Amino acid sequence: MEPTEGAEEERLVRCPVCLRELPGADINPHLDRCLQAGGAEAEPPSKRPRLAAAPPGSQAEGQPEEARPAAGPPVFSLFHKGRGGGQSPAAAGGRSGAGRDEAAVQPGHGCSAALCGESLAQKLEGKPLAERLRPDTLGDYVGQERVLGAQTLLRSLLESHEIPSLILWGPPGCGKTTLAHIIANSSKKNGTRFVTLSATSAKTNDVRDVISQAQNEKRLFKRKTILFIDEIHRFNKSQQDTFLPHVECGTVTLIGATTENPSFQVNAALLSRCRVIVLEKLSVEAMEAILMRAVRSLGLQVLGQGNQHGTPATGSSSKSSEFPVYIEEKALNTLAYLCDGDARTGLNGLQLAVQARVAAGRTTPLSATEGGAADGILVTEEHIKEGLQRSHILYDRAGEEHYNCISALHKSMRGSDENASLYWLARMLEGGEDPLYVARRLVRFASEDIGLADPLALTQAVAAYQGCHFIGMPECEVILAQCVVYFARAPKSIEVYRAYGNVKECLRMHTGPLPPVPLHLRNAPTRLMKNLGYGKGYKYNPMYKEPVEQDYLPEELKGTDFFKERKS
Ligand SMILES: Nc1ncnc2c1ncn2[C@@H]1O[C@H](COP(=O)(O)OP(=O)(O)OP(=O)(O)O)[C@@H](O)[C@H]1O
Repeated sequence: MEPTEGAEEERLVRCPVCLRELPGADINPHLDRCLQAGGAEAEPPSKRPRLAAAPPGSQAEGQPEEARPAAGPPVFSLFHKGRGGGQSPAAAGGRSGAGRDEAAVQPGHGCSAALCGESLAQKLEGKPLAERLRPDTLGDYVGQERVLGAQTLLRSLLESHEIPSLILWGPPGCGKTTLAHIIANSSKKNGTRFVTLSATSAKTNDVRDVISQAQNEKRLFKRKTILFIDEIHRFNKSQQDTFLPHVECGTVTLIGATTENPSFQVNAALLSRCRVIVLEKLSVEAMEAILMRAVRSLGLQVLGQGNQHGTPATGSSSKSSEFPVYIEEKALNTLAYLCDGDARTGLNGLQLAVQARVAAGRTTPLSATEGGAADGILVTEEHIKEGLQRSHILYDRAGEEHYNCISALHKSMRGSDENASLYWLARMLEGGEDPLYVARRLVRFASEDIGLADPLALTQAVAAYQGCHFIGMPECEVILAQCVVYFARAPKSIEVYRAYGNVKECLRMHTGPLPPVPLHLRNAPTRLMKNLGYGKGYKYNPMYKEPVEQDYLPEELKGTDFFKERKS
């Protein structure tokens, strides 16, 4: 018997995209919505927004109800714009590819802040500036010419929407997530889905869900899926293995971002199926261009060296701002230099400095504020430096400050000063230091300074390293803090470290051929070796009840005590 129309509508049907079961009557509209949502509608994860409080939802990991599988994995998509329903740059009359220095700025999500006529205070609140200014198109993507310049293979692949599986490797804030965001925007044009997983929070099941959706999309709608995995090095081997065959057979195109050397952190098999793109830290010039774009979007006016206060060098003032806000050109140059190629640090530093000056201008009569004048607010180089220091980001990860701080941490632990140890640790981590670098130094400290006074210290350090590797910043900071305090409080012994140094010294000072291994200590696996006297006279200690008299050092070093020797 034919089912009645009503019965057909009541029957539960499984959505091939999100795998939810719905009444037959609802499936078609649901499927449309599900496909439009591309599995989700959130934005790329905002990274370490240490300066401005991230607004609710900026760390968007949810999915719209429609597209969420029952388990609710932390999956989100770059396929759709932010929740504000902002226009794409193209729709808003966006820039040409060459227009990196144009005055009209389109923040990454929605219309240009300047064009929207927001006040400066509004522009500074909420989402961190770095997130608002995340470029949507290659035209706004600054620097990285070596891999993305005209004529490069990657550029032509991206322009022809031929996206290969990629691993984007580069230091923090150099534009890995941004490049993925741009690829997401461009792949939207040819109907490709773009799904993001964060390796810090996604589980193996989440990967499986994404793969199963991708298989359905491919089978039913011939639709491709690009899977972006941020911080891919945090996925363990079995998680990486989960998507390996699917990358291989083309169910998903993988884009992984990592700050760690992929040769060590990404499965060799997976790596061999991906193109590794090495992004460099942004040059000072590139940083200046990014900062200038931010200055324009905020409607600040730049004061050149020779300018009088009140004569803008570039930029257009924010129409609805209460006071014109000026920034010294020198301040921008200094910021571009100090942020060490990390655009997020630079943009957040600018945001904080301007925010602080505007707040001071609101509460204090302008003529009385330092750097303020009757006709506006001035942001100077000093304010920028203050801003960087206040947010603990004045820290040159590659330069002297990096070595100074790690040395201060090492010495504080050695001196058993737990407060100083914690302080130097926090200075580094808040400055953006790689937690694994600190963890590696702790492993070294465990043996060099604590040694056999507390052999558990080494276990603690290795566990801390692994813990940091598993969960990353910011959650891993407390792991390092625990380890650092343990080490500061631990008894210290350099006995082994010193003795080993003495042995190395002895080897270095030796002249002539090194003494042979005594025959009785040699292994004798063959008859010939036995005949040559190998192993002859060796006393196997477990066979003796009493202490065994036997020499283990070469003849000429007989009686040497490296533990008593002192290095000169
Ligand atoms: N090449 C670039 N051109 C323009 N803006 C950039 C560029 N790189 C980074 N930015 C800006 O810096 C912000 C942070 O960059 P992004 O999130 O891409 O860094 P990342 O390399 O993924 O860093 P991390 O490893 O810390 O996640 C972006 O939101 C964007 O505003």
